[in-house]
Amino acid sequence: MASRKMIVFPSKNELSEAIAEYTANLSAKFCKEKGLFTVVLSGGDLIDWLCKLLQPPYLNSIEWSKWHVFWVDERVCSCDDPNSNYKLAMDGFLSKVPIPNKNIYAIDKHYAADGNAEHCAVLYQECLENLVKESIIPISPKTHYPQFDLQLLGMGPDGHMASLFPGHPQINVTDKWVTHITDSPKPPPKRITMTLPVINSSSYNLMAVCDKEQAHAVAEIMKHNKPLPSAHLSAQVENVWYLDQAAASML
Ligand SMILES: O=C(O)[C@H](O)[C@@H](O)[C@H](O)[C@H](O)COP(=O)(O)O
Repeated sequence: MASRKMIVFPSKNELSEAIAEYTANLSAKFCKEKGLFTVVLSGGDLIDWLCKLLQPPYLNSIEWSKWHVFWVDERVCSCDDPNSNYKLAMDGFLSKVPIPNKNIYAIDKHYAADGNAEHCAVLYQECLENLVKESIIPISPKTHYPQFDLQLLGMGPDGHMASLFPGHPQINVTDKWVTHITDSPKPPPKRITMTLPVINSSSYNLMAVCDKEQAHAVAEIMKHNKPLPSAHLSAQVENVWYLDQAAASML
């Protein structure tokens, strides 16, 4: 398991540029090595920060047709609801790059619109299982869970990542790849989320944290080893945290 690396950027703009460069480099590496790149998105501010990829030199150099896009967590609502992480990513980023639609793996739209979180989680896991059979996603020989190439994560002020919240049982789930929550402390309450062993089986995990609201949780994790959900983040190759100055202000 990779130990945690941390880089503090002077501003969100520089952090955003660094995320774009990191993502583009890994895209080039994995497209060359495997002919495809599996990238897992979260919700929140991340999509804004990814927008540098819509500009030169990335826009025309990335092999978008080889991308396969997933969500580490998703809110269980209609896909055109402003709460939807899929909608957020589609509107702000994915609709602007030529990734084939079939390579964008959203949660089941019908069950999501019905608010059936449990079934959405089951179906998302089935989707991942099918992609394992099709050799799009490998199983990690070390952990025996699916191994994505890169996950781009964010952390909430309470230290949550994905939809793994402090004091909620989802953080301990190991017998599933995808689980659900119906009482999320961050609205909306119904969500699905990849489980911790899947998150930590990823080759590269990039946690991006900005703003002073997150500074306390950053300090609890980095200085006091408090076991908040995000403190459990690891990766097979690299576990890197990108912070802006505000998020790092209590370190
Ligand atoms: O669906 C969600 O709510 C997200 O996936 C969530 O896990 C998010 O990544 C963090 O809460 C950080 O959000 P911000 O980047 O907006 O602070």
